[in-house]
Amino acid sequence: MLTVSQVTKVFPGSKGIFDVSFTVEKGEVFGFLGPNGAGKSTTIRHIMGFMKPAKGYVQINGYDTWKDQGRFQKLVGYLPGEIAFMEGMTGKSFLDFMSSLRGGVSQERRAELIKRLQFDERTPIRKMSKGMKQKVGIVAAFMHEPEVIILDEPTSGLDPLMQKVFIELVLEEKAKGTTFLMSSHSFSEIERTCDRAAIIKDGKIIAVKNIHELQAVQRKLFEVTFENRADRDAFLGSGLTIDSYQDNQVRVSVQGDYNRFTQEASKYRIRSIDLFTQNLEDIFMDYYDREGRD
Ligand SMILES: Nc1ncnc2c1ncn2[C@@H]1O[C@H](COP(=O)(O)OP(=O)(O)OP(=O)(O)O)[C@@H](O)[C@H]1O
Repeated sequence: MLTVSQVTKVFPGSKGIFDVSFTVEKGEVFGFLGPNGAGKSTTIRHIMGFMKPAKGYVQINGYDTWKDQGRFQKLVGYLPGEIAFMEGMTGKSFLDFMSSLRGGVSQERRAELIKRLQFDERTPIRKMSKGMKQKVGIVAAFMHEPEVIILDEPTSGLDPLMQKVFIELVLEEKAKGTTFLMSSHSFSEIERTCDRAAIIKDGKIIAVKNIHELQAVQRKLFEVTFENRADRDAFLGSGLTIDSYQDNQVRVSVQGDYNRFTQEASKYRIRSIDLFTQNLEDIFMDYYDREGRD
């Protein structure tokens, strides 16, 4: 459905994207992860045909997105990282404008999306908060029921309740066979929706992974507080990977094998357990290390 092949764009200062290649199958939700400045938006602009690649190409449903501009737009819904709204528009006039570009959309679908995302489309866009503008952009990307939806950091600015509504929308569309590509800084957002994810750093794809494989390498840090020092000492000798300890508290690093941790922990009297999840940056670094070793 979507093929990105060796796309390269070099900006001054040796920044840019280099030989970016991946494919997204029909009905797949594909995550595009990377830190600030990694090249996510640049790749997405090439996918949308807004930038001419110095090398390589992008195809959506067989159309070359640079050469066949205009011919694939109806197939695609797009949420840019930052939406440029025209002066003086309300949410309604923007969505009317976007509907006309799409050749008309179902008014019921549009109204349903606005209701679920909970905003007043009559509000002038210049008076809207970042989150409200983001909601208008999401409606514009979804309302014409496109086959492919491309979203550049879709949940930035959305509160947790609206993030949940957004994830539900994605999963519903996925069930209907819609193909998604979405960029994010947030591993947790990607893991709730995506089948596979590419990780980009310094303009290069460093890994394309099944999301379950990423979850398996994601380390969890369990902070266990024991009732007494003797239990703590016995637990320290259990052979688990101890990150640190202090007083009656031990931090254990667990990667994948939760059974072993729970079996060991169940032998002692525990006052409390807190959980810290390894952040995305650390997972990236793990990948670097692993790829280096392989
Ligand atoms: N038009 C441009 N001219 C020059 N440099 C650019 C241009 N667009 C992007 N860059 C540079 O290319 C690199 C990749 O930028 P890009 O916006 O694609 O990153 P990103 O992964 O989307 O980051 P963020 O998460 O911060 O949005 C950055 O170093 C950026 O400064």
